[in-house]
Amino acid sequence: MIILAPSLLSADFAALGAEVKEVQDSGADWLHVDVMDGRFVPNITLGPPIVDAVSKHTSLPLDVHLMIENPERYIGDFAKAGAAVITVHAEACVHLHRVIHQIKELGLKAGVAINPGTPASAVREVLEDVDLVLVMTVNPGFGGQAFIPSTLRKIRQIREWANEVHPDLLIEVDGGIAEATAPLVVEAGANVLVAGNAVFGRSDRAAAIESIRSAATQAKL
Ligand SMILES: O=C(CO)[C@@H](O)[C@H](O)COP(=O)(O)O
Ligand SMILES: [Fe+2]
Repeated sequence: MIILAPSLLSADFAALGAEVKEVQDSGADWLHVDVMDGRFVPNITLGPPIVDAVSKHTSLPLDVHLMIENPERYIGDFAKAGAAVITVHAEACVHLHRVIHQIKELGLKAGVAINPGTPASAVREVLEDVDLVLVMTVNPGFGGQAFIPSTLRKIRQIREWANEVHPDLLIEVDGGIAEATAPLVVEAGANVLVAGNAVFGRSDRAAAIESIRSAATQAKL
């Protein structure tokens, strides 16, 4: 099964409630929320109060992608704000294993993300601990960037390892996912697809979601 998670980064922040409702009604499975601190990545977005506000407008799981340094400081706040999944970057955690278990102890799904320049081996030792690995398919910080094809190799490698130690591991991809790239990442082993520009950049969100989903699903057949 493919999980489709529109990224709110490309939504109209001044009309977030309506944007959330529209993608929910259009068939989204999760909502992806990008948190940036202006240090780990060169952009600043939003914090727990916005996640809390969004959670009151949706029944969809909130998939919180923390692009922040020392994420352990804020995990409790994002959990309280209504996150269902919290993903931290391997590059941002000195004690990655501890942070993952901090998330799981709060009853949430725990994810670990890696940048395009980080090898798959950075997540190898925590594959049994996490619920999800997020392979960044662009350099994090901004929406609307072009998909980096070399990341496909990494998705394949992680799926191969997961088949041995954690067969139901979710592999999420984020950045430049659209109708053309969805089949490539699904063939490589991804099953959670984040899409910002490809959903919010089109006026017909239902058609956008449907075209990504059908491209992704056909790849599986
Ligand atoms: O985490 C990020 C960017 O750092 C993403 O979640 C983007 O929001 C994806 O946007 P598109 O590439 O799909 O437009
Ligand atoms: Fe993201």
